[in-house]
Amino acid sequence: MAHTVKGRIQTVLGPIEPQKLGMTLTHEHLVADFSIFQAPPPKHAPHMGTLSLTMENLGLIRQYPYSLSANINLHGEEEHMGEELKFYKKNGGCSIVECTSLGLKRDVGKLRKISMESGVNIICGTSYYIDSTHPSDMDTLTQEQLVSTMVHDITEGADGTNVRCGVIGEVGCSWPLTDNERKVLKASAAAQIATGCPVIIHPGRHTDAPTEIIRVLQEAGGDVRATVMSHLDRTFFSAEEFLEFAQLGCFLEWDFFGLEVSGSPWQSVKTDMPNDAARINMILHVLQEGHADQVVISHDMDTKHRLMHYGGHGFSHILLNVVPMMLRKGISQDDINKILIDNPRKWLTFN
Ligand SMILES: CC(=O)NCCS(=O)(=O)O
Repeated sequence: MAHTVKGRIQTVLGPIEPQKLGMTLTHEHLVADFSIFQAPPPKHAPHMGTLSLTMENLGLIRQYPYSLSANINLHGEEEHMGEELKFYKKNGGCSIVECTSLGLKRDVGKLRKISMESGVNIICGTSYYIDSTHPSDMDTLTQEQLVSTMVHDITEGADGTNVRCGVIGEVGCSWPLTDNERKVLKASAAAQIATGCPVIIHPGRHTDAPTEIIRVLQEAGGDVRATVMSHLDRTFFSAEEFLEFAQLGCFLEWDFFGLEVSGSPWQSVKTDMPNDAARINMILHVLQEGHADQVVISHDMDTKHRLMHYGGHGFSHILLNVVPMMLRKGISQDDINKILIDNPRKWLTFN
């Protein structure tokens, strides 16, 4: 069947005109299981793995969010997610890109229900997350079979439903890139060519990872200008790295807003993590160097403790707290509109 979404944006409730997208968070999770990030407890709290998400435990959980298994599985939080999205819409939010790809227990049926009940547009993702979450037969799956799965998710529907995916991603990459992740990247580029669907990448945790990934996508015929590179707040640490990468032409994403911790909570070797002020300072520099058309931002919500119900910053944090800080730091409203509205719209519109 000819794919009829060209020039439009594909949400879980069907295609919409780009002008209807509005303010958009480009990298979030609503229904996903991140048990693969389970981390050992700190020596001073050996039994924290069985704690409850209560106020007296919140300080410990904020420091070690992946040491509490109940915190890293979002399944079962649909009611609280619905409340979050209604609040997000009340504050001017319109759309969310839900980047849960294969390997993270995606459930597009639940996403459709949350979208219907909240009135927020949700765009869901296909392709595969990092190697450690790949299906057991990934070694034997051909690139053509992977393309077929992705194209089916986009043109017919995912998980046996008629809910169609509107992004390819997040496409998971480790460092170094594994052979199967390279195969998935090439298949993602082929699926993008076949459908005109935008792509979003999760790069490995190394400053050289984003450029290598863009090269693999380009060599496979991928459209770099319809591609978002996620997690740059934990991947690049100097203005020079951001500006050199921006020359490649893809979208640059700072997507850990609201995560105000000193060290990366995911890495055994702790790399420093910027706070929101540092993220904005770097974005301001990138804007001043002429890349306002390439910046997108988000929270990458992946644990319960960041939800308002559990004392977290919630999905409205960027709209309520980050935007005023951006304005105070000298970012214009026009550039904020580009970051939250124009750039997501351009990225998500099928070619
Ligand atoms: C949910 C997710 O992908 N978090 C990113 C953690 S990492 O350090 O970028 O792998």
